[in-house]
Amino acid sequence: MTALVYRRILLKLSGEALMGEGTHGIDPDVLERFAHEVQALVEAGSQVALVIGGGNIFRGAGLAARGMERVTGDHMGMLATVMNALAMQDALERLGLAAPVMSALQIDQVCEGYGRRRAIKHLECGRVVIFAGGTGNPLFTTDSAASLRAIEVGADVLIKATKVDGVYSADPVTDPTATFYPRLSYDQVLQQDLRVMDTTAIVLCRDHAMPLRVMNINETGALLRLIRGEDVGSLVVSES
Ligand SMILES: Nc1ncnc2c1ncn2[C@@H]1O[C@H](COP(=O)(O)OP(=O)(O)OP(=O)(O)O)[C@@H](O)[C@H]1O
Ligand SMILES: O=c1ccn([C@@H]2O[C@H](COP(=O)(O)O)[C@@H](O)[C@H]2O)c(=O)[nH]1
Repeated sequence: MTALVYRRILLKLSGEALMGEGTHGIDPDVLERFAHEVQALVEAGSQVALVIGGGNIFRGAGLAARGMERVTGDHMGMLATVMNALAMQDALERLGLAAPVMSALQIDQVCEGYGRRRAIKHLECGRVVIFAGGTGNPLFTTDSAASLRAIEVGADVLIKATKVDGVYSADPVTDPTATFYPRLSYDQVLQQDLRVMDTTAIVLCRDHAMPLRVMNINETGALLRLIRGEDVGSLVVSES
C-alpha cells in the first residue's frame, strides 16, 4: 500500500457541485461519484471526516436578498446541509461504509448530535464521519464549520473540494484572465481578498496552522493522488 501524506482528513465537499448540470438539488449520479471518491480514500487507509455545503438547496444570504429574515434563512441553510449529509450517508452505506452523521443542530430522530470525542472515536474505527448543520450558528458558512471541525478533530489537512481547480488571482468563473496559484499563504488570501473561502475559515486555518488544499471535486481520482502526496490543486500554508 502506498504511504499516505495525510492520514486524517477533513474533506469539505461543495454543495453546489452536487447539483451536477441541474439548477438545484442533488444529482444521484454525482452523489454516487463523490461517494466512490470517498470510498477510495478509506480503502487507501485514510480517516475521513466530511462537511458538505448547502448551496445546492438554500443559502441564508440568498434568501435574505429575497426578503426573508436572515437568521431564518441561515437556519434553512443549515437544515439543507443536513439533507445533503443524509444523502451522502445513504450513498456511502450502499457502498458498505459506515457513515454516521453528526449534526451541530439537535435532530435526535434523524442523526447523532455533534460530540468531538465521539467523532474522533468514529474516525479511529474507520467510519466516515459526516458533520452536518454547519457550526450550528447563523451568520457562518460550512467553510467555517469545516475549518472548525478540522482543528477540533486534529485533521492533518483541510481539503476544500469545489468546482474550480484551486485558488486564483480572481474568480476564474467570472474572470478568464485569472492566474492559478499552486501555493500561497493565508495572509495572501486575506490581503488579496481571494474569495474561494470565507474570511473566518481562512483566519481559523491560519491561527491554528491547519494546511488547506483547494481542488476540483470533478477531477476523478485527484483526491486519492492528493493524500498520497501529489501536488493537486492549491496549497495554502503559513509561508508561500
Ligand atoms: N480567487 C478565487 N479563486 C478560486 N475560486 C474563487 C475565487 N474567488 C471566488 N471563487 C469562487 O469560489 C467558489 C467556491 O466557493 P463557494 O464556497 O461559493 O462554492 P462551493 O464550495 O460550491 O460552496 P457550497 O458548498 O456552499 O455550495 C468557486 O467555485 C469560485 O467560483
Ligand atoms: O455554520 C453555518 C453553516 C451554514 N449556515 C447556513 O447554511 C447555508 C449553506 O451553507 P454554505 O456554506 O453556504 O454551503 C449558508 O449559506 C448559511 O445560510 C449557517 O448559518 N451557519
